[in-house]
Amino acid sequence: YPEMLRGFLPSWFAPGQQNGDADQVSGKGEEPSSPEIKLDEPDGETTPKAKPVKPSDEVPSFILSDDEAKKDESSSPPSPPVPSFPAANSAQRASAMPPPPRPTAKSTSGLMPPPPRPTPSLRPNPTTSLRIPTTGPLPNRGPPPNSQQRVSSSLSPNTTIKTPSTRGKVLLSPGHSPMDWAALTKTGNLSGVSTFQRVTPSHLKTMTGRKGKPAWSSWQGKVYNITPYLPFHPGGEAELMKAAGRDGTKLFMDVHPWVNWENMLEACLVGVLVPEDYGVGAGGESSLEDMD
Ligand code: HEM
Repeated sequence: YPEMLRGFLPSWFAPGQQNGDADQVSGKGEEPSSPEIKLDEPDGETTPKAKPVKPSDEVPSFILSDDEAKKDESSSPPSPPVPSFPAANSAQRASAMPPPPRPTAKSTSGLMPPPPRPTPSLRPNPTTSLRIPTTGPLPNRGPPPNSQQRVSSSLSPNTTIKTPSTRGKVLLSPGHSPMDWAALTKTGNLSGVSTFQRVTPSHLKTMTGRKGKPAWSSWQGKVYNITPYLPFHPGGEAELMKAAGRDGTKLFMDVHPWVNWENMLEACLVGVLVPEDYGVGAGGESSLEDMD
């Protein structure tokens, strides 16, 4: 302090003790108001950095806390009295010992409690993923006995039960699977006629599957007897009956153009579709053999 200020300071005030700690810790004397530097070297160097003797003696102060001790070591120049790393009272050195109770108490009191353990009810139920549920309706069982569907249902046991399939498939009665149909078609002629027929549109219209007549349907100029296939049709008899007595090409193609009609109903081929006036002079509708 300048001389003029010294008079204002109390008599017990020693200039070297006021900022002594700060200067000693930094060791660089960056504080411009350090009284020690100015008093000790009034005419000397302008840079007080060349006074490391006293600070270096007092740097290894072991009364500092852990963090302060580390900071102190890193900032001070290497000197023999610097304690070895880690400090004797540092947490790293103490890590070899059993953990002190203080951090444990802190962690339990300051942090959120751990999430509750998952209860058995929260576990994914294997029956809901891939397995067929052991309860509830199975595809072949229909609705449960006390279900509203069963109560309100007026279907008789012999009626085809429609499933809520988005594709409109129905449950086929036993013995009417696609495999059963394939086996049946190999047994022989399912057309219901002994010879190939020339079928006029008016004749086709009468073959509706009602009033004791078989159901015929035409596909790309050929006429098929679809009656034997009705219980085998995955889309249901009612759907297939829409094509009875008429050309079923459009209906068929709208639903499943990938299905091979010709292959599946080959054994049901009745004949070919002919114009209405075909063979009028020869006596109208007749079998192909009659035309020869
Ligand atoms: C007469 C020749 C027909 C044959 C051979 C036939 C055959 C089939 C076959 C094999 C399936 C199962 C398809 C699959 O699993 O992918 C099926 C399903 C179905 N068929 Fe037909 N069908 C015929 C005519 C029709 C007609 C005329 C209709 C409609 C008027 C129709 C409506 C359906 C429906 C709604 C399904 C269930 C949905 C679907 O499988 O895409 N079928 N049919």
